[in-house]
Amino acid sequence: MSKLIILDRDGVINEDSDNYIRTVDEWIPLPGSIKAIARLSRAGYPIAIATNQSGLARGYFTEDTLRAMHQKMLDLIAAEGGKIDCIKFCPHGPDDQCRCRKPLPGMIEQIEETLNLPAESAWVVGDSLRDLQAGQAMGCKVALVKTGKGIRTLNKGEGLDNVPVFEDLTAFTNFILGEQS
Ligand SMILES: O=P(O)(O)OC[C@@H](O)[C@H]1O[C@@H](OP(=O)(O)O)[C@@H](O)[C@@H](O)[C@@H]1O
Ligand SMILES: [Mg+2]
Ligand SMILES: [Zn+2]
Repeated sequence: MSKLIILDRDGVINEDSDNYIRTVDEWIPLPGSIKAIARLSRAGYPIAIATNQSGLARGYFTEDTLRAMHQKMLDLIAAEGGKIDCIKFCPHGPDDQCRCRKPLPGMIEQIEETLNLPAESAWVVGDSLRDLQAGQAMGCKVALVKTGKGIRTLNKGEGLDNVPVFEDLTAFTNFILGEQS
């Protein structure tokens, strides 16, 4: 039974924007998300992130800026005693025909290889259908959060049969750790 937890980034960990998250200042953690990740990490769950970052291909920001956003995230999580074990991002655009852009499972395959952990039966948490589809393609358990684009995804209503829905990452963490908030 894999304890691996794979998180989408924008809309699950940090605020999302239809205008993309383009700067370190625009990377703002969602309420409770940093503490939730630290709780899971301290409880022994390996944490990975799989994030589509087509803003790179679109020229909205550079890889240096993306790395600076992730360093901000890692520092915040470390300050709460937690860690992220692996971050994978898809730098491509929708027309690049890559294997890593969700809903394709390429980033999850990369995470398996990097962490030497099976993705099957791992949890994938996302705010968009494509996050869940990538996980389902790899035999993962999937959960939708209502933050970010989650309500939009919920209202579309497709592809969500038997998918548990949580208010946010804190609620998902409480479920995983069997605790009440
Ligand atoms: O939720 P994750 O995977 O962490 O990241 C999503 C972001 O890369 C961006 O993905 C874009 O989708 P397109 O790449 O333009 O289809 C849009 O949805 C943006 O609003 C969003 O910020
Ligand atoms: Mg997202
Ligand atoms: Zn890609």
